[in-house]
Amino acid sequence: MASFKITGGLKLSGEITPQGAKNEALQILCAVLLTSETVTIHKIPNIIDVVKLIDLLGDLGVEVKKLSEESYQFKAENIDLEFFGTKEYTQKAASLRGSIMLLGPLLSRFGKAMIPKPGGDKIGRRRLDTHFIGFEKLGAKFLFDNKSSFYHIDASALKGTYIHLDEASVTGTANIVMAASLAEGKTTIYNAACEPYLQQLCKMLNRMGAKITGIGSNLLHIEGVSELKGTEHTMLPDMIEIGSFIGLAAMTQSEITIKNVGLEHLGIIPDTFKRLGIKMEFRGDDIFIPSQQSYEIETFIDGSIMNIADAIWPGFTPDLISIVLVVATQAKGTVLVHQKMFESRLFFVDKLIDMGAQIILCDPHRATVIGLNRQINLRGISMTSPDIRAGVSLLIAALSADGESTIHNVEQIDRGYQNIDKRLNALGAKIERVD
Ligand SMILES: CC(=O)N[C@H]1[C@@H](OP(=O)(O)OP(=O)(O)OC[C@H]2O[C@@H](n3ccc(=O)[nH]c3=O)[C@H](O)[C@@H]2O)O[C@H](CO)[C@@H](O)[C@@H]1O
Ligand SMILES: C=C(OP(=O)(O)O)C(=O)O
Repeated sequence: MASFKITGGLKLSGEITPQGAKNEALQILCAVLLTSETVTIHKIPNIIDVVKLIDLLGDLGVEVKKLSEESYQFKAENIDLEFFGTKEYTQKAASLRGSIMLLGPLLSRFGKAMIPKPGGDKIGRRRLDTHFIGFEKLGAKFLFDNKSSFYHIDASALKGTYIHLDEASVTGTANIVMAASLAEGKTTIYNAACEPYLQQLCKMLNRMGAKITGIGSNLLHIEGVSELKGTEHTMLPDMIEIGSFIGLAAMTQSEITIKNVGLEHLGIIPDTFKRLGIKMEFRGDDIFIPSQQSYEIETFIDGSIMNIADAIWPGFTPDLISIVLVVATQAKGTVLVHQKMFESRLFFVDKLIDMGAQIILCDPHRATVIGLNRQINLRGISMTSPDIRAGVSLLIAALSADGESTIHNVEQIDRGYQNIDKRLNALGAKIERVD
């Protein structure tokens, strides 16, 4: 397990460019299985989860060609379905969340697929019912083998139908859209997730020959086609990285320009950070964040305490709630942070409390943060990163703190942030990676 040794209290400055989006990459990479033709993808982030998924595609028989640092070509012409039965498949597929989206394409193109319980962040229960109920409605048979913890699905043919999802699951919607694209007839998905990465997936599928309408809404119509063609696709900038950099700049009083953010795809993210008092200027497609001695959390119009909660898109993404929480610890004012979706994502506040932050964990979903307004600095401590976003939040806290901090298990951070130590050091941070 690698660790970061962080010297706190340094102001950063300069420009930083976000990586291609992690969660978009996981969807898009699975979609290459839908065609035997070549798919070229640009802005692929070099992060652990994505590297693992590319590796897994290669093991399944996809021809993978690296064109440059961020561009790859994929050709899923000869798929080795025997690979499902190997130990290697079990081990690799179980180590990331995104592998669940191999199911939809494999089911629709080859009539069967199986997967062990997927990994990803341990942030509470992460059910998969939406995926499997959707596949069943399309005509697939589903079996969960308790002994091996494997999910099996198979179908001689998928048939389009009306599906009202019980929840707007992001990866669930992606899976069902991919399966329905090659099903016979028309599928309607209501209560579909509609975040930018799903929109990107649907647009890519349409370029491949799929017939999807309603993109960007929670009502998708998919007219099944018999085959899909190759295409070229470029990933959006990672909105969670962008939010993390906004929080980092505010916490460390740094002047940072975040380049090429894809502003039109950021939804309510910039406004949510503005409600914490963080100033920012939009310069073309860049976000400029000035160095701020202090930032004050707004109250609601009636004077009551601000509440920031996650919600399905176009609401505020749950993946930035931990960042909001850490940024609030040095703001002026009070905020109630409400993580509605995941039930174990706020426990990392213990570490922030050890660092001197004033936080009351009300229950697993809610924490009240009483900002210190820089009257007291956080102090460096030794801690372990529990999940990807808590990990980056702790990194931000450590960069703003007095003294040295150590964060263990930084592989959690590497799952989603490309070379974060090197990129922040280039802005003046002092982060040493120790193996
Ligand atoms: C690989 C990937 O893309 N991971 C993302 C994906 O995970 P993933 O697709 O696994 O997450 P889901 O959208 O399925 O659900 C996330 C959680 O929210 C709950 N839920 C979901 C929808 C809803 O209407 N109500 C509700 O309570 C679910 O029960 C679950 O606990 O979307 C999540 C929600 O944006 C993000 O945190 C993850 O980073
Ligand atoms: C929860 C996350 O990832 P995953 O779904 O891959 O665990 C995340 O990206 O914040």
